[in-house]
Amino acid sequence: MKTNIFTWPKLHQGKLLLTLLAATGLTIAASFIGELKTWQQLDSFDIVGEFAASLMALFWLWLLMISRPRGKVTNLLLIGTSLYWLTTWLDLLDEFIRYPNTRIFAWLESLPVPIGMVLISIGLVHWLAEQQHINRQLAQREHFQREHSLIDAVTQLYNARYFMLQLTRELELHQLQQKPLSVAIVDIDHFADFNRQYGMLAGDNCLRNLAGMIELGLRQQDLACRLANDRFVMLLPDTDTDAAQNIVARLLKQELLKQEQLSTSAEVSVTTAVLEWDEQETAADLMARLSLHLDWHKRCRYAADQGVA
Ligand SMILES: Nc1nc2c(ncn2[C@@H]2O[C@H](COP(=O)(O)OP(=O)(O)OP(=O)(O)O)[C@@H](O)[C@H]2O)c(=O)[nH]1
Repeated sequence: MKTNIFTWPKLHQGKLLLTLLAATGLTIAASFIGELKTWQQLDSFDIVGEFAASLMALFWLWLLMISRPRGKVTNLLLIGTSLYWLTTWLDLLDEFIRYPNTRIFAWLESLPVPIGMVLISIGLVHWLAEQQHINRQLAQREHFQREHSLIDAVTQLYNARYFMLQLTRELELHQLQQKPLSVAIVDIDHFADFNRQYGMLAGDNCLRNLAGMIELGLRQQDLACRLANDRFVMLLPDTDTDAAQNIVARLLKQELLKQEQLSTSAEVSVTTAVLEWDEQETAADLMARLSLHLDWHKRCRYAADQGVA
């Protein structure tokens, strides 16, 4: 967003008016007590220098007022910068008015600067602490959002949390409409071994390939999500077990997994399970049953593999 430096500093307008009032008071006091210099006594270089310094200090004060919220840090910075600006203002007046040789004007010209600088320095230290606190909060918020995001970072599919939300919603709808609904699960076999042999990056590629394959093979109304690790789950609305089994069989016939074989010369196989929702079941019950079903399929498959070997 573009900063508009001409915004009126509503939050700090009282302090701005007070500072301008103090400058006006000092100007009136100086012109009453002091003596106006003649044209010959004016030094144009000094005037330009003092004017620029005063203008810049006033600009800093303005920037602080339009950008800072109310609070202790802001007060320190504003008081410090105001004192600094008032001194530069007296220095500028000094170019036109000769002040009487009184202590008070000598102090007014010299004392506010160090006091202002000290206040600004304390304010800046607090500002740093405030900024670190804000940065920590932002980092925590970003971490929270990443943790609670509904998208899986590796495959860009929706994650388990999103799946459960959608499943719960669909079950309510299907209960009303009395239509069948199925869920399917796909799990890569021996994926830990694959990772160990070919590395995590190849493992990530394998997950992405499988995710792409599942997404390509599904219908528009279906939803595929990464459940966890090497497990993907599908929600198939208005679909009975036979139709669901056909869909899963069709998508596993695709060539994408073979690409993985080409790049790593690895054999990638998957185990699947398909279940139709029983109307009495909650989303959690259905998922628990699906998981048990998959584990049973895996055990049978591995037992059969060992038998063959
Ligand atoms: N490359 C990669 N690996 C992951 C990721 N998430 C989990 N894993 C790995 O996936 C593996 C899952 O291990 P298991 O649950 O034992 O699965 P498995 O080795 O396929 O065993 P079975 O399912 O019994 O065949 C673990 O080694 C995890 O480190 C990921 O995002 N990328």
